[in-house]
Amino acid sequence: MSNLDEMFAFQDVPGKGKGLVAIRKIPKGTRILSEKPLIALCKLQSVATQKTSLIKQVEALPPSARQGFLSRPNIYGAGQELADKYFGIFRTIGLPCGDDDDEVGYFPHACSINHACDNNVQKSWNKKIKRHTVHALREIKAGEEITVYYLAIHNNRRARQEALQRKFGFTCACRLCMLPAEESRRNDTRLDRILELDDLIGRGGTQALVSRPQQVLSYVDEQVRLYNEGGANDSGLARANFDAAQVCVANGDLARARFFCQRAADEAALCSGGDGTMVELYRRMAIDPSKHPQGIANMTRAWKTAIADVPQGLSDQEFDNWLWRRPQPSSQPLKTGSSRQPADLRNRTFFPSFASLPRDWDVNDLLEPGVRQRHWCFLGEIVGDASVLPIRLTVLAKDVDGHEFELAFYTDERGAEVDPALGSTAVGSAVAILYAEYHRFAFSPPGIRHEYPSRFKASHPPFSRSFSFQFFWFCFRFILLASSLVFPMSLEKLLSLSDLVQQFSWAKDGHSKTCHGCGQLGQSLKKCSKCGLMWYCNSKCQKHGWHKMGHKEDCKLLRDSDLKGMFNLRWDEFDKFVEFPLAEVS
Ligand SMILES: C[S@@+](CC[C@H](N)C(=O)[O-])C[C@H]1O[C@@H](n2cnc3c(N)ncnc32)[C@H](O)[C@@H]1O
Repeated sequence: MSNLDEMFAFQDVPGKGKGLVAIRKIPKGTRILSEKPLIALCKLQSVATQKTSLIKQVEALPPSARQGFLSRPNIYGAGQELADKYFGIFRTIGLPCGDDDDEVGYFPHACSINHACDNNVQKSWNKKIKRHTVHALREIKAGEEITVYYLAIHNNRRARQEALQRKFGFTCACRLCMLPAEESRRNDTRLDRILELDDLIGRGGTQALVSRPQQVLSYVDEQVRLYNEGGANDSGLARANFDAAQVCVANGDLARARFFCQRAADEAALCSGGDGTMVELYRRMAIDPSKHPQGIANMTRAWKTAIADVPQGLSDQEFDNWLWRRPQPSSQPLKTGSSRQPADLRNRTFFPSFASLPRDWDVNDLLEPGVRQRHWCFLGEIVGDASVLPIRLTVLAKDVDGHEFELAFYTDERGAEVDPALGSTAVGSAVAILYAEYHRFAFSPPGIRHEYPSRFKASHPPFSRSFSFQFFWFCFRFILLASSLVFPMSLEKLLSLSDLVQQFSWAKDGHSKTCHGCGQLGQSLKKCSKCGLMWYCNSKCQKHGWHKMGHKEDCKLLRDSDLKGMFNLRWDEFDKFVEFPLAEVS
């Protein structure tokens, strides 16, 4: 059997029963199918009523269509009754449909498409034309099987396999499920992070769009990049772009919102066609983003732009950096001397969250010549008590996204080099771990298995033990770690200091710095002689900065030579491993 315009044939597919196979090249975006249900049942009715209706509808089918339906798989067992047999088939292959997704239908072609985790088509119920449509997500070659994704979420391999077995009774052997172990794990990491980002983006609802818009936008940016790394166009891209549009529109940035709505519409049209259910909404909003259906437009004017405020003459990369409000791209050459851009501790490439840490099983990839050579450092905060003895120091830490995990010290002294009181007295203090790796512990959830004392920097907890104990640790640490382990501040404070340094400590145009006191640009400012990071027009501005802008407290924290070392390190140039204490490059 082949369809009217000969795009595919219904034929045997080894190991899967029957399926659809392309009989010619199908370009990306092609509507492969647009099908009405031959049978439809209402999910809201009782099972008995549905079975009665099903028998009637099957018996009313023309003989060839009835035969087609009866030859379909039934993973629910044959059953004694005719109604059970029909119902088993229907439940195995039926697809959701109806105006309120309250019906299930039998579509002879759409119900013949087998599953693959790297599917090449997307199916969707089109409420407007009341048909099931199927669109090519990428170019499909002649002879290639047409495949769809059966599950709701793009999960990691183990979760997919388990769900497909439980719900559909088969073990998937698609290209993605058969990747070599290392590659498969890398792909799982990507998928896990996409799911985690979903959660982070949704956390806080509408309020988060205005209280931490930059953070939400950077989550969506990361998610879109991860989707694109996966290759074929993912249906999640439309929603992600619309999420980005909502962050912008809520903060009055109509120029960016328009582009994100356009991208969302294009992505949705690829998956569901130009008449797809969401496409119309996205297109309407691309014309006037302020007409958001939930009335969230302009909740703040913090990012206010008019719809036409779009920079001209940018390369694609520069345009994307503008669109996503990315910090200065790390690939830009750093300037020398006092004009050099300090590292931004919010940059997730060099300061990743826990979930984005390199896995300890493939971490070497990052250091292979010519691959992705760079330094990286985990920044987190101690949130829970240490379980000091008898085995090793273990603390509960959280990352920049608030994700909590165990940080276990597998150093020679099992954490004694750092401080056995770290967990109990340092709750709320920031930690920095150079080259931290994500580790799967055998008997507890994933965490960081820390091995090198000199790659760890934590808050110096106040001594709380007996004098002899204090003295012992003082000497011990003094001898072993000349690098005093001091970040006596929360992670949030550490990141806010980084923001300050980004704003005030360097000349973005190579000449003018911003006065920390009055906010004016100037070319002959004087630096704070204590921390050397804030600059002032004159002593009046300096006094203002000191007393009114919080520099009195911040200055003490900014004097930390390791912190300065972190601002100054060229994180994108890996030559050799660096250690605490970091060299303070000026
Ligand atoms: C909607 S039907 C697809 C068409 C079906 N193969 C047929 O012969 O009519 C779903 C059933 O097809 C089979 N199937 C689909 N994808 C598969 C895959 N990737 N591997 C093995 N079996 C698959 C399973 O039996 C599943 O319950």
